[in-house]
Amino acid sequence: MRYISTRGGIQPINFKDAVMMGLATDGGLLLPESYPQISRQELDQWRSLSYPDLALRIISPFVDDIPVDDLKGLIQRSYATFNHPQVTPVVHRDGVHILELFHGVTLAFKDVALQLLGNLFEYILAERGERLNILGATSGDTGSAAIHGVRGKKGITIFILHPHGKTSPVQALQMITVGDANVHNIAIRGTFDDCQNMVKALFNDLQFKEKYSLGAVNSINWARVLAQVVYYFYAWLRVTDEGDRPVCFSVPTGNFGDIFAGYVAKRMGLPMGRLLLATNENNILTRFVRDGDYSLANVVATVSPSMDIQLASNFERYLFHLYDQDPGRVRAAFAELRECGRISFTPAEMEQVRADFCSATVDQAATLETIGSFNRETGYLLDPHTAVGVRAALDLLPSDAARVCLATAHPAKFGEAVEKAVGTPAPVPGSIAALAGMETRCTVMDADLEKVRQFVVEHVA
Ligand SMILES: Cc1ncc(COP(=O)(O)O)c(C=O)c1O
Ligand SMILES: N[C@@H](CCOP(=O)(O)O)C(=O)O
Repeated sequence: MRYISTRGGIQPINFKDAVMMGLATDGGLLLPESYPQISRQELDQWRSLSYPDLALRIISPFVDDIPVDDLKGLIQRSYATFNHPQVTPVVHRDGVHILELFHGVTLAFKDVALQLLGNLFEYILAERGERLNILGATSGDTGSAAIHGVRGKKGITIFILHPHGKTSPVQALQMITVGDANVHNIAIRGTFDDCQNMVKALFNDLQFKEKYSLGAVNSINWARVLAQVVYYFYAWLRVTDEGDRPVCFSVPTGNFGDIFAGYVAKRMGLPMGRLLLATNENNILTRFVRDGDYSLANVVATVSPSMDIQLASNFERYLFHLYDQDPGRVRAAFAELRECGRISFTPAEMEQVRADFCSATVDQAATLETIGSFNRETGYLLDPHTAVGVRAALDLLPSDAARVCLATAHPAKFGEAVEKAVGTPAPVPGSIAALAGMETRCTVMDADLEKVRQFVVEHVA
């Protein structure tokens, strides 16, 4: 399998080079030239596979340049860190299936991909005798999962930018209490979009990227999306165990990485209905799906802070497919966005979009109400991001389908919102309780690209 850029400016490359390149050198995002097709018969044969074995089946057709035994070892090591034997179990409550993606070290779905990406980086760097300086932006969860995926790993230094004071306290502590010398946290006085724009600007400075061997942990990196494809298959196999029925996924969405992984699963042949794209008040993507209005607005702070995002990075990958893989049209769309703050779509394009997705915005009051009512009715505690997806699923998805809601974080990461919703604090897992009183390390700075660049230069190993 080879990888190409959504902007059309690179020669096809192999998987390991795609992992190391992160953002394509022409400013686009990398995608495989084609998607392997999984037949219904194969799916049925996969029912009894463990999560790591299923992951190997799904990931290996995308990877030509790592021997399969090595890939198997990397996958097994990555999922051995999870605290649930099924890695991503599915539980059934009140007419919805909750796909629990929060059993990894930092209690969010990001661990599923970032444990593997950390191990892939280590493997490739050892093979090549190289070093890597990771630069990432986070609204709260990617940062801690990435830090925990690479902390203490040889040859890797990591710089994570987060919006100062805009993550939950637990999310911040999970990042800034990590004392390893290879970890640097930068709190930016600004939004997640400011952080992501600066990270992309530094990647787009190709001389700088090459001189300092920069690598990406955000879903800019194709390996992130690929690892996330696996749990759509895993969940589908669980909810169809007792017979065939339509399956729909509801995905709380910010940077469009998780839902794009679902879109890839569908393109690979996984039978599913339209993907439900659920947003909080930062709803540019809902406006797009419902009204064809893709226009930038200001970021609003909400009780689901990890989704407080305007410019969703992976949307570009979807656009590439929507435009029949024409990189010229992707470039033109982003030129329009730069010049006019919006992208316009034809009626035929919007018809395709609405065949792929349905969408709903769930505001903060409805999010808190859903956490409260779901808890009263089922005893299950949702985190605010998951609640956005559950509310949207209950409102929009057909009740005769298996409605699978991606549970993207553990409720204890967002204790304040959960307590407000249910009246009592969420039970706190030991790993979170242990953060209290730990020493912290973080540099606060303005959203100033040159200051961030200088910090990186001064701290690269
Ligand atoms: C807990 C949580 N839920 C949902 C999302 C949205 O996922 P994505 O950015 O892949 O759309 C995020 C952030 O990525 C998150 O951290
Ligand atoms: N919500 C994310 C934002 C970054 O998304 P990514 O999937 O591109 O890494 C976060 O938690 O940081």
